[in-house]
Amino acid sequence: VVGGQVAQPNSWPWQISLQYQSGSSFYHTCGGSLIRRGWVMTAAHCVDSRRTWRVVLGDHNINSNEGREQYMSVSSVYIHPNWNSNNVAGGWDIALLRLSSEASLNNYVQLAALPPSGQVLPNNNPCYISGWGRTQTGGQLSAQLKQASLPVVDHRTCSSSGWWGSTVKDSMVCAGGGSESGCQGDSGGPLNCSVNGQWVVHGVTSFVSSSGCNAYRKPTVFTRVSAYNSWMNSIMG
Ligand SMILES: C[C@H](NC(=O)[C@H](CCCC[NH3+])NC(=O)C(F)(F)F)C(=O)Nc1ccc(C(F)(F)F)cc1
Repeated sequence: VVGGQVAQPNSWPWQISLQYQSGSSFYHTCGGSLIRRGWVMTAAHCVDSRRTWRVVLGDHNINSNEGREQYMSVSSVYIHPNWNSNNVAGGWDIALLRLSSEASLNNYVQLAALPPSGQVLPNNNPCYISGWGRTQTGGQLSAQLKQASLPVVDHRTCSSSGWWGSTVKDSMVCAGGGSESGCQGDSGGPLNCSVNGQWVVHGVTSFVSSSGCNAYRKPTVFTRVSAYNSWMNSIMG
């Protein structure tokens, strides 16, 4: 997250850290959202390599053990069948992770609320991105969970010339476009949007401009969760 601030610990209690094993250690690579006690929603581009994954729930500082974390292994990975790893602009950047055991819900670990099928938010709807991603283009990951206010940029604006043009599809949500943005390492995490006074996860962090995370008029682009309700229900039952 470029800009914004360090989040109040556990104020986004559905945010997870997706980590891969290398040697005897695990490393943060992406975010995700806990959507059922045994299921995490993330980006397909996060898991389209064959690795040993783990999911950390209830985390704030990913480099220290604060005692609220739950460490879960991943028993299976379901990548959307239409995902093409050579074409993030094609969309379909969504995946589900089956956890090997069910999360314990508490003050630090809660389920995300998902939008109803087809819901599209209006321009400037208040949303926050959260994640441990780079804090500047080409910078380092954040040790502590960060958040930044990224209001929705509607499709008409986001797909216009000078913005993303035809790179963004209707199955995506744009947000931000100013000095604050997502950045590498935030992928897969939630776009937390305020709808009727409730936080709803409307997006899965997908991509930013290859010329810089907070490039002018290149809002952070998210997979639109409300376009995938039926696919997710077909997998999770
Ligand atoms: C550096 C930048 N990385 C990203 O945007 C990666 C996703 C990369 C997926 C493809 N391997 N995502 C992020 O950095 C995220 F955290 F913001 F989500 C990038 O590659 N952006 C990008 C690439 C292609 C296209 C386009 F499809 F238009 F060609 C648009 C943006």
